[in-house]
Amino acid sequence: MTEAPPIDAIADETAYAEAVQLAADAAAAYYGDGTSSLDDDAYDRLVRGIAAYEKAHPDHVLEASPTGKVAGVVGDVPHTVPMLSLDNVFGPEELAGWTASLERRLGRPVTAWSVEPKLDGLAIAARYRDGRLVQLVTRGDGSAGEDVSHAIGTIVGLPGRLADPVTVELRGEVMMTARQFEEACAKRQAHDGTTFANPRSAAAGTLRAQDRPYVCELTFFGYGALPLPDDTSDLATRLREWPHSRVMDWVAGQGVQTTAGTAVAGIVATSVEQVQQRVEEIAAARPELPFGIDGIVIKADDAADQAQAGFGSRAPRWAIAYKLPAVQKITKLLGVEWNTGRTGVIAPRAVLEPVELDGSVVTYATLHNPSDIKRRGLMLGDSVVVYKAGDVIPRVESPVVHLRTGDEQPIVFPEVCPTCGGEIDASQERWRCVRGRTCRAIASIRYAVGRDQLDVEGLADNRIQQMLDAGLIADFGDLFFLTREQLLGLERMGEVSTGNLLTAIDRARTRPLSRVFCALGVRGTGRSMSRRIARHFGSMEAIRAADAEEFQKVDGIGPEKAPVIVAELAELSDLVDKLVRAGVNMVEPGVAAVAGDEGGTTTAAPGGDEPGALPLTGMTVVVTGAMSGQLAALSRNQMNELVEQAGGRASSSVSAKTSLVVAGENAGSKRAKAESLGVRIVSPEEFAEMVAQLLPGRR
Ligand SMILES: NC(=O)c1ccc[n+]([C@@H]2O[C@H](COP(=O)([O-])OP(=O)(O)OC[C@H]3O[C@@H](n4cnc5c(N)ncnc54)[C@H](O)[C@@H]3O)[C@@H](O)[C@H]2O)c1
Ligand SMILES: [Zn+2]
Repeated sequence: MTEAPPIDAIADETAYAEAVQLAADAAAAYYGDGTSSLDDDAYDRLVRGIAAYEKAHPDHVLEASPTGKVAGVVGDVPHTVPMLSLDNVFGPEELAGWTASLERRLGRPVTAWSVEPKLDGLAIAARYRDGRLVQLVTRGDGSAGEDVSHAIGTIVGLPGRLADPVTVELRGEVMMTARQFEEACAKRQAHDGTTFANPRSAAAGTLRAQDRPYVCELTFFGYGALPLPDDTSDLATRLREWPHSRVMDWVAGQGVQTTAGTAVAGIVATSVEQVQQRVEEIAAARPELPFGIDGIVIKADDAADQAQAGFGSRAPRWAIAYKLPAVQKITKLLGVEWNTGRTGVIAPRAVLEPVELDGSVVTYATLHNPSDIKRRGLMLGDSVVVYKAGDVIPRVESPVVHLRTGDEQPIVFPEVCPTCGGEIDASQERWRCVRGRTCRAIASIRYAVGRDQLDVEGLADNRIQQMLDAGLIADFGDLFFLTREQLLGLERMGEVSTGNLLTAIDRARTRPLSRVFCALGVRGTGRSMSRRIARHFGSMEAIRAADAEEFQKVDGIGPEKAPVIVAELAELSDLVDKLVRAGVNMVEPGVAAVAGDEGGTTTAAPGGDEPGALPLTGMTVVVTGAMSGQLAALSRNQMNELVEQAGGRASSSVSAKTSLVVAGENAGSKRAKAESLGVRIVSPEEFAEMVAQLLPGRR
């Protein structure tokens, strides 16, 4: 699932000292008010680099090094039992290696593992005396933490009184849920115009803040309970002897929140396979959770196993954190684009400095709406925290205010509709073009009937407008249901032009799937992408049945684009239904539809040849200049369609990867470039011969 992570290599002693200083500063900020200049991924790379250097140069190790100890802000409240960190594994093999080594250490198999989410907040000790919450202490450096009792009463899930009048220390994570984070950001925004970078740092800052004029709510999830060291009561004995899972049941029974009620509740697994399975379930549930997790914690459940394994200086030996890939990174907000959606909503989209996140490169992220931008206090040029997990559409969480340089610029909000230039209705959170659906309708109908899509001849812009105004159409699907009488009823519409238009519309019903799909105007799918999609799936039915994962099998569609396409197609489902009812062609000629989950398309050439027998298989072809001979009548788009039907890939620019250039009259610079690169050049006539088997069917 995850791989062993990369490190920042350190060259010499000076670089090592600098790295240690940087890590110390970042950790101080991280555990202090939560405002580190590094994201977790960058910090972890740095620490791994430090560890690697120390291994090679044990005599250089500095006192301030973050390795081998619990990092945190030292406090003056000693812990009865050290509050440690956790060691990490990064995948199934490392996990299996760790469980095996623990069993070797114990000299017996571990028969029960508890598997819980690793909550992404800060550790806290909550001390109860006779059932009353009396003190809250942070982890600090593990042996002493800070008193943050002032936060008592603001933490959901951590009651002031337990069900029983017991004296006990609960340990768990303090964090903010997504809702609490939004509220905290809004409060801070109203107060000083800034926001928090992410829920974890918001929780850290909030827990330690004493003199804020506003109060932010926090959430607690318990993951442990310990009696005082000298407590010999029945309960103390039981807490020491019970398996971890039983302790957690007791904690929940005292009215304290645990993960038990969530989608990622802790379980007890009896084999490493079961552990791994639960790890994967928790990882899969992560994007939908209302709170952040950054891994899975696996613990030997049995108290005797724990006691025998004991503790290292930094972490217990009976527990491990299975880390999940980072879903948050810091990058730059380069720009904001505004687009009017199908329903007239004007939506902003962030343009980012590309950043790798959860396995894909993110360049765009949603910004929801204008008031959201204001609420988050975003500026152009800001360092921003970007969130993306799985198929979730990436989103900008917040600016990292303390990284501002002063060069940031305000984000410019549009004054008119970016699509039609019309007025904007800004009375609600989501801005709309006053034309609503018709704003996009004109633009999208114009696009759909264009020469490279449905190619409805003689349907000029003013006609589209006229039909929209008359209420005859609302989208291009309605064109196929127009009657002679309706058209004749329009101004300046005579018998002849009506007949011509109806014929042209009728012809549009027979376009290949690639053009019908292109006509839908799904964002990010232009002509060549539409052809690839049509060739991959073969039918509209298969396209509509596909999920984001299936779309990623199409060349050029990555994990960022795929979910957007799926979401837009769902939005377009009424329109597609209408096209089906209208008898519009929904298959790609010469392509068999993708069958179920088997994936893979069968590209049958006319005549039933094997897929590999297509004349241009594996070739990248650029067409340039004027076509002649048999190809004279073909537009550039039709030429590209031909290239792809012949198994090739159409491209518009010549590079070393180009296999063939079809150069007609006046070919110019592309021909010259092909010559200089030694790319094979053919005339339109020679090309016609190469693809002769595909030509008779065309006109
Ligand atoms: N961005 C930065 O500048 C910066 C600086 C320092 C540390 N960090 C991040 O913090 C991490 C290291 O921090 P750490 O030493 O606090 O350790 P950790 O967060 O990796 O793991 C230990 C902690 O996990 C928590 N935890 C969550 N769920 C738990 C459960 N079910 N059972 C037990 N414990 C649970 C506890 O708070 C415990 O202290 C690094 O991986 C790094 O990403 C970032
Ligand atoms: Zn508009």
